[in-house]
Amino acid sequence: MIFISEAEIASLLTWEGTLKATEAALKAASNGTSAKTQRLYTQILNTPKWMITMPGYLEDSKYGGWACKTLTGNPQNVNGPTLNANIMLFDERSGALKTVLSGTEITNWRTAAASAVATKYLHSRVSNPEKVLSIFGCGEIGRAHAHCFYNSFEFIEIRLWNRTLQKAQKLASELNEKYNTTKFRVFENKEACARDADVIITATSPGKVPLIKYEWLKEGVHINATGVVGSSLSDKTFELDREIYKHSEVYVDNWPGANAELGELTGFGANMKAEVGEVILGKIAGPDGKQISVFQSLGMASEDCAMARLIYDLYMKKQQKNTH
Ligand SMILES: NC(=O)C1=CN([C@@H]2O[C@H](COP(=O)(O)OP(=O)(O)OC[C@H]3O[C@@H](n4cnc5c(N)ncnc54)[C@H](O)[C@@H]3O)[C@@H](O)[C@H]2O)C=CC1
Ligand SMILES: O=C(O)C1=NCCCC1
Repeated sequence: MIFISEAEIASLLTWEGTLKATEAALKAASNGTSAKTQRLYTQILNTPKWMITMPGYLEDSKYGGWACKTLTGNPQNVNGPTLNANIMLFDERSGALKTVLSGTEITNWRTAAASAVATKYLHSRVSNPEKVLSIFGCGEIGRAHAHCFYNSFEFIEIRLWNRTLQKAQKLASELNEKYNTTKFRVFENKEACARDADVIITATSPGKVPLIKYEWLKEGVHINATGVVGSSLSDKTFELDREIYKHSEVYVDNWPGANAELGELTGFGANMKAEVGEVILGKIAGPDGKQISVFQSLGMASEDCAMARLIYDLYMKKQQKNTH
C-alpha cells in the first residue's frame, strides 16, 4: 500500500489540473455520474473538536475514483491548521485499499478551485473584466483561494482581511513577493474591504455574528462562501447575513448535501437556484449579472475522488520515470 505525503502532493499539484478535476466533479454531481452521498459529522464529546467522514465515487475516464476522506478538526487549534485530512483511494474493481493520500492540501486546492469554477460560470460570463476581489479569512483555505484566483483571473486589486491583522499582512507580503506584484492589499476594516468588490470569498469558521452585511455589497457581486459549520451543531451560523440570502440567488455544489446542511437558508428567504454543475451543463441559466449570486460551497467527496485519482496517476507516472 502506498502513502502519498503532503510533500509529494505539493510537488504534483497544479492549478490547471486541479481546476479541470474539480470542474469534472461539479459537472458529475449534476449528470448522475457521482455517488449521491452525505457526509457524517461526529462531534467529539463535549468539545469543539469534530470528525467528518466523506465517502465518494466518481465515474470518469480521467478523474474517476472510489475514495473516502476523513477530516479531523479543532477550531481552537492555535499552533497550526485547524483541519487535518486524509484520503483513502480504493481499487475501482475489487474495492481493495490502493493508496492513502494526505488530504489537507488537496482539500485546500480543490475548495479554491470549486470557487474559481463557480466564479467562471456564475460571474465572469456576465461581468467581465473582473476588477476587485476581496478575501475574508487568511487561513489555509483563504490562502489557497488567493493563489488560485490570482492564477485564474485578471483582478486589478486583491484585498485581504483577517480577524488578526498580522495574518493578513503576512499573507499579503508572501503573495506580493512570490508574484512580484502589489495587487494584494490588506484591509483592517471589513466594510471597506467588501465595498465595491466584484467578487468576494469568505473562508472563516462562521461565528455568532455574520461576517458580511448586505448593505455593504455592490449590485451583481458574486460571493463564494466556503466557511462551513457541521450540521450536527445546534448553533448553526453562516458567514453572510440573512439579508444577503434574502436578496440572492444561491448556488450549491450538490443538492443532497445542501438539503442536509443548508435548510436554514430557505428559512432566510434565499432563492436556492441550482447546482453549479447544472449551470455548467447548460440545464439552468446562470445569473444575469444584476442580482447577487452566492456559491454556498459545502465541499464534495467526489471532488476528493477526482483529485486523488489525478494525484495517484501523476505519482505513478513519476515513479515509473524514476525507475527507468
Ligand atoms: N467548502 C469547502 O469545501 C470547505 C470548507 N472549509 C471551511 O473553510 C473555513 C476555513 O478553513 P481553514 O482555512 O482551513 O481554517 P483556518 O483556521 O486555517 O483559517 C480560518 C481563518 O478564519 C479566521 N476566523 C476564524 N473564525 C472566525 C470568525 N468567527 N470570524 C472571523 N474570522 C474568523 C481565522 O483568523 C483564520 O485566519 C472553515 O469554516 C472550514 O470548515 C474547509 C474545507 C473545505
Ligand atoms: O469538503 C470538505 O472537505 C470540508 N467541508 C467543510 C468542512 C471541512 C471539510
